[in-house]
Amino acid sequence: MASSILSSRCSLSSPAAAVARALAPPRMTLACRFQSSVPMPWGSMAVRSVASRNSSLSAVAPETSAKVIDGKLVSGQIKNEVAAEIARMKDTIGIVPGLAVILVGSRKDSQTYVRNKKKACKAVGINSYEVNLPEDCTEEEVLKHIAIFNDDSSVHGILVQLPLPRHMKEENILNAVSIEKDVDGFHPLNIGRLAMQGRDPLFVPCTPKGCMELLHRYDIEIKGKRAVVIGRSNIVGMPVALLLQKANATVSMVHSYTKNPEEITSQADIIVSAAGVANLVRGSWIKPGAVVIDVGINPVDDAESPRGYRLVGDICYEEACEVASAITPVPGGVGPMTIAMLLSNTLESAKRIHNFK
Ligand SMILES: Nc1nc(=O)c2c([nH]1)NC[C@@H]1CN(c3ccc(C(=O)N[C@@H](CCC(=O)O)C(=O)O)cc3)C=[N+]21
Repeated sequence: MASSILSSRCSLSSPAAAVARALAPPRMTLACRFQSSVPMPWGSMAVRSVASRNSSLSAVAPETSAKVIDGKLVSGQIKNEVAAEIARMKDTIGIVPGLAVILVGSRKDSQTYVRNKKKACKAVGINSYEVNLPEDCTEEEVLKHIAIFNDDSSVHGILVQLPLPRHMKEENILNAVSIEKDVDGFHPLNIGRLAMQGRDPLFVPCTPKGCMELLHRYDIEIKGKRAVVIGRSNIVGMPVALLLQKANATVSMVHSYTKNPEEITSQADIIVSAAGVANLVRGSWIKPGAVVIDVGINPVDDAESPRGYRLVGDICYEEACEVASAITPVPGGVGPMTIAMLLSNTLESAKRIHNFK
């Protein structure tokens, strides 16, 4: 009975989940249900998120449940730290950091992200500037606004919300942002430095930095561990792999052409998934005791939710909870960290520009 609840929770999502299901071996659900004696470094602190649903099983196999890595909580702590530094800078040198956001077009999700970023800026004392351009505006128009912000000394960070309309060349736009103000860390010079030994970028991209910050703040060792990154995008997969490697993990990347991704993923001590496929990673893909960071934010239809949809990650959360030692939820995991890192990068930029220690 309980196992049907479990598997149906992870199947509810999208056509993509059906693909993931097809990839997963049929015994998977049962196998992960009866996973026993998973090492639990956090012992009794572990949040027993599946305990109530599965209590009837405890006589059969010892209960295991991953610790929830609370991105919402950690992002709140970081915001407090950033706010305190901003207040100190303002009191000492009279400078208030400024973040400029350029939004092109009217995608609902992008508008929501930009609204949330503005709200977060306000909460920590960053001045925010926003430019909204129509979907059909020219690349030159966007470049003009970037140039204005590059020259504006009250702006310490510039973010061009992605994705851009298809008629624009993302590369041209990202190249135009001054690397000193590239708080997204998407300028090729910043990415290039991230990829090189002994060089440091001025900014590390926010989502990858947020993943690393969660690992650090939860005392998860990275050095010498096997890490698997699922997805190889410029904004998450690739930079997070570089950061893990910089932190001395042995990193593999799994992508759409990888043969038998489950076999590779199930060897990892740390899994970071940024594939954008709901419930792609099933319990059987996860080594017992692994740490799982879920970067996916996939909307799936849900008539019971006020918005008509809800967000799920790339990881089949209920299954993963029974195998992993720690896991980030969606929502409330990496998402809030992305915004916290953007605020932190903007503060860092203002400090660097004004040589404030
Ligand atoms: N130039 C640029 N920089 C970005 O950093 C950037 C971007 N473009 N384009 C889109 C992606 C996506 N992204 C997110 C930020 C916050 C949440 C977030 O806070 N999510 C909440 C849930 C939000 C909700 O419920 O709608 C959570 O996971 O708990 C998610 C995703 C930044 N991005």
